Amino acid sequence: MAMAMALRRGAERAGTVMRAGEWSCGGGARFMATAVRVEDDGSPSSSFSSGRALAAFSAVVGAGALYSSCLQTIRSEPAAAEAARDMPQECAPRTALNPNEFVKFKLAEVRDINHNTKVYRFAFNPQEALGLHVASCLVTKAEMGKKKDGTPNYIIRPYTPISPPDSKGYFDLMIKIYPKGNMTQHLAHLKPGDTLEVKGPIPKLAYEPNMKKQIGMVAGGTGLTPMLQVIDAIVSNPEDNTQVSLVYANTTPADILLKSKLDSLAFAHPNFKVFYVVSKESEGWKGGKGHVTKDVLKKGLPSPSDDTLILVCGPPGLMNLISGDKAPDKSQGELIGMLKDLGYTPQQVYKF
Ligand SMILES: Cc1cc2nc3c(=O)[nH]c(=O)nc-3n(C[C@H](O)[C@H](O)[C@H](O)COP(=O)(O)OP(=O)(O)OC[C@H]3O[C@@H](n4cnc5c(N)ncnc54)[C@H](O)[C@@H]3O)c2cc1C
Repeated sequence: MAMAMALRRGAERAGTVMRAGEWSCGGGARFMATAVRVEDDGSPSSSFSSGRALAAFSAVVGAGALYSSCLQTIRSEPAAAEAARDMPQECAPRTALNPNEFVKFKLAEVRDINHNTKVYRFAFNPQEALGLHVASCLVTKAEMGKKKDGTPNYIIRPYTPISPPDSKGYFDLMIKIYPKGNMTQHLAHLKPGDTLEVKGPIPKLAYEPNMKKQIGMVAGGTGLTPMLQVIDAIVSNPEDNTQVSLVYANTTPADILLKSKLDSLAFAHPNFKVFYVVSKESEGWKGGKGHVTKDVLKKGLPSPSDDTLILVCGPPGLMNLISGDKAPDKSQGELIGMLKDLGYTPQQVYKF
């Protein structure tokens, strides 16, 4: 239903020239790439021409085809169902996730998103719901060698699903692989059919439709994942009138994750805007350049107000600059940095 509305809106706009926001839909030529092929081809275009290119392309192939090819990260539910059929009964609880104990999920599929990031699709009984509320993450566990006393040494890391919270039979994690990362190297070597122990959900922001008139977001790299949960919840609900704007910071255009999905959402939903900033631009890049500054935030975020909430997620360097990181006990910690300087109050900022 929500998808149908988005498709209709996309189709309605397909024959028109898109309104060009200052950075909205900050354009790369990868605009037309599917979400699973987001490598930079070195010839990005302006936001304005990206909008026109999409309109023209939509007119040719039909907005539905375009939307579905851009929006979906992985669309092979049969693969998930097939993997789920092989799962032992103890891996298929009534809701797939269990907040109290780790459950083994079978890896159904892995797709490359860019040069260092993959989407991992895990399967569960297609009759079951995942049991996730927006916005939540889950924790993963893997054995990493043995302790001196011979007992297993476990590593535990949180990740944020990017699949719809009500998707039956599968969930997707988008994960950046670090060459020396303990968990991510473990994940990098997983093959379809292998299992991963997962516990959750771990509730973060309890999102309610229309809880705020405006939601601003500042994300760096894989800090996009919790933002996607909230963005998807808003744009898939026709009753939700929240205005959302995302300032998305990355090192290079090639590092931007799911750009074609973000651009498609911004195209189809006037209440969602995305502003890209890269610290190392490639030739022809027409989006934001340099680091996130107060000027960038002033342009990309709603002004401080009781009707406004700003969500922040990213690597510690970004968090420190924008809002201050969370406290060691994982509470919100003190609000410092640019958001404080710009007049936002602690109640108007949420750190994932
Ligand atoms: C609530 C929450 C949700 C998260 N959701 C996601 C998600 O959806 N997708 C995702 O990819 N990650 C997510 N993360 C980060 C994730 O939990 C891990 O920290 C990350 O995958 C690295 O784990 P690792 O064991 O591979 O690296 P570690 O073994 O912890 O680190 C080893 C080395 O890897 C490198 N490294 C690790 N993390 C970083 C970093 N952030 N920046 C630069 N270098 C680093 C460093 O060289 C480091 O010394 C989330 C974190 C939190 C707190």
